[in-house]
Amino acid sequence: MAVSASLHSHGASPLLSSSFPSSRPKPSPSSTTYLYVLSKLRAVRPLRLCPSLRFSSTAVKATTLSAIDPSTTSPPGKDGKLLLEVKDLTAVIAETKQEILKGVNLTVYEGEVHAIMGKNGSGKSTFSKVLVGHPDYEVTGGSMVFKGENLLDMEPEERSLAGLFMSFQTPVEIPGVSNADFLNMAYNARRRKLNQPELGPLEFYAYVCPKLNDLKMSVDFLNRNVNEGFSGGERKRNEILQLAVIGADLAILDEIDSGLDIDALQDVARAVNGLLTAKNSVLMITHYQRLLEFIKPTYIHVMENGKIVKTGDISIAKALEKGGYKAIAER
Ligand SMILES: Nc1ncnc2c1ncn2[C@@H]1O[C@H](COP(=O)(O)OP(=O)(O)OP(=O)(O)O)[C@@H](O)[C@H]1O
Repeated sequence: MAVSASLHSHGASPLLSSSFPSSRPKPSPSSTTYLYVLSKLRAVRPLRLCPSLRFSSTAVKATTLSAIDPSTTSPPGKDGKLLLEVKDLTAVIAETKQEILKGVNLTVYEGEVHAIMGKNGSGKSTFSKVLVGHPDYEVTGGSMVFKGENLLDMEPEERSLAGLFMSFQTPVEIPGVSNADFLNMAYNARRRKLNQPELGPLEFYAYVCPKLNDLKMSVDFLNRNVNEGFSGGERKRNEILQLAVIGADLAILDEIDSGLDIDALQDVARAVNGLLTAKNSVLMITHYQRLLEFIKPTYIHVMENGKIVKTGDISIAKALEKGGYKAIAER
């Protein structure tokens, strides 16, 4: 699709552009290509009624990404292939050169769910942002290999097209771009990467509607601009909708439980669990055991001062809930 190709060539990843609020260079609004892209995007007229399109969803299913379509894959399993290997990773804030990550080691295999916990300011979000290539940080040492490829050699959009997805703690708005168009564009970018035919707006609606229903989101969310005027909880659901639509081999979820009421937490957790297969993995950051009751982790890691200092099972979260980080230090 010419629209996303143009946007892509200007460095705005359709998969990540909603996520980098600050310093990542975006196309200037005065750039003719950007204006062209926006005009194309606005020309795609949104449809309003999901249910009337359900009849065609079977036909579309055959063209969805088999690698990430939960209906074609099995539940999480053990002994999967190596997905992510991080060794002695150090990183600084690009502007100030202050070191935040001080030697992170983490290995994730297919089919695993990893949770990272840790005190405020210990470096959890920084670690996840460094993984996806956020421009606020510079890697100063160590390595990050994802599916056999060196992440340091890849631009943020290449990382996302390779199957790395990140849901940010505070998802940003994209004024003037509807959720439907954004999702359609991002999904088609991934399909192109996998040499699969793109979906037109009608087919895409049939594909996305069941996912909206799973997340108990109204179809109106498709017609609204990305995150514009969304409540905190709606933004979180919207992030998971993006994940459900685009799919990922490794989904990094930064505090998806924050700001969610208990029903919303269950809806989001159910949706994430529904996406888990033996071939993909989740790395989630959370402060609370309650999320881990819904999305069962294979491992829990504790981060302290820019390093993972402890790894274990759910008992770590239970000990934390009971006695705080002091209890963990004493174990
Ligand atoms: N872009 C930045 N500019 C300045 N300081 C930063 C930046 N990014 C991270 N930091 C600092 O790095 C430290 C680690 O921040 P980070 O957000 O990674 O912590 P965290 O473990 O995710 O915390 P929380 O649990 O509160 O979300 C903090 O002291 C934070 O202020």
